[in-house]
Amino acid sequence: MKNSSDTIINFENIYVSYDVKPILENINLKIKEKEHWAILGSNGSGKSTLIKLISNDLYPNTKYHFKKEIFGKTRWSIFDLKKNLGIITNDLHNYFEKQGSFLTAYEVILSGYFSSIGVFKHQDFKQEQHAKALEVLEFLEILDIKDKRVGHMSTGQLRRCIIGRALVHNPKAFILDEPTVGLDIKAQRSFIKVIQKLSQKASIILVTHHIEEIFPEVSHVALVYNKTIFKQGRKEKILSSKNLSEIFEIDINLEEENEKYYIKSII
Ligand SMILES: Nc1ncnc2c1ncn2[C@@H]1O[C@H](COP(=O)(O)OP(=O)(O)OP(=O)(O)O)[C@@H](O)[C@H]1O
Repeated sequence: MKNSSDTIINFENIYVSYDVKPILENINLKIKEKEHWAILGSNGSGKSTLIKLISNDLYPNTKYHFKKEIFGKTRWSIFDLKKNLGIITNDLHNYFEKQGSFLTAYEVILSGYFSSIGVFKHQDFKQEQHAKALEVLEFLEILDIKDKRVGHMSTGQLRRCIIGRALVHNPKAFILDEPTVGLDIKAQRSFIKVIQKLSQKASIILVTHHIEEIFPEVSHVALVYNKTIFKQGRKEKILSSKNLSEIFEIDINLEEENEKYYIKSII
């Protein structure tokens, strides 16, 4: 399905509530193709809710006049949306851990073609789909674990497989919700390197509360605070000690070196 828009996300004046409890208010967000974004916010600020809004798991409050376009379209079938937008959440990771522990890395990746948990006899995979699955394993540097079962994988290995499952469709963008949860420092570093590599193929929208995960290719940042997008724009403008102190409600001294940001001290 083609569209002429170069905009991935175009949200205007969106409000979201759980029952009557308002969670997001007046959300305005515009993300264009070829941009890479980090979405930062403290626990409970509404980041996951924002992702559910993007993935169509939640809908805007119709009491307000709003605009909600993804790749220039207001309506998507879930299957078509997933082909264009790889959405990687920890819910999916946990689901595979519980329901798909017997699957091999290769099968997890191949399952992306049918959006299923696992591969089944009735599913007919074409030769080029098998070839693509191998290409994806190689790209994500996990070809060596092709036959390893989910139950025996490390957290980082399974998470790469889940990215691979989305990558078979060559999506235009990836949304990664706190993708380094549960990884040790070395695994976190190597995982961010894979995301950096992925940013050559697709736009990345990285949701995190770890400032040091904002890799140099990230061009824009949105700060979620107080149920809304408190600030958004070019990374250099948004990432400041003042802004971060405000959203994390603690005095942060932010430093930048070689396009990498880190917290020098917290007062
Ligand atoms: N199913 C739900 N029903 C009611 N309230 C919810 C539900 N899910 C989330 N919330 C509330 O919505 C708010 C935003 O939650 P959300 O999970 O989007 O935050 P977050 O920024 O992703 O947090 P974290 O960094 O801890 O994952 C929180 O106050 C949370 O308690």
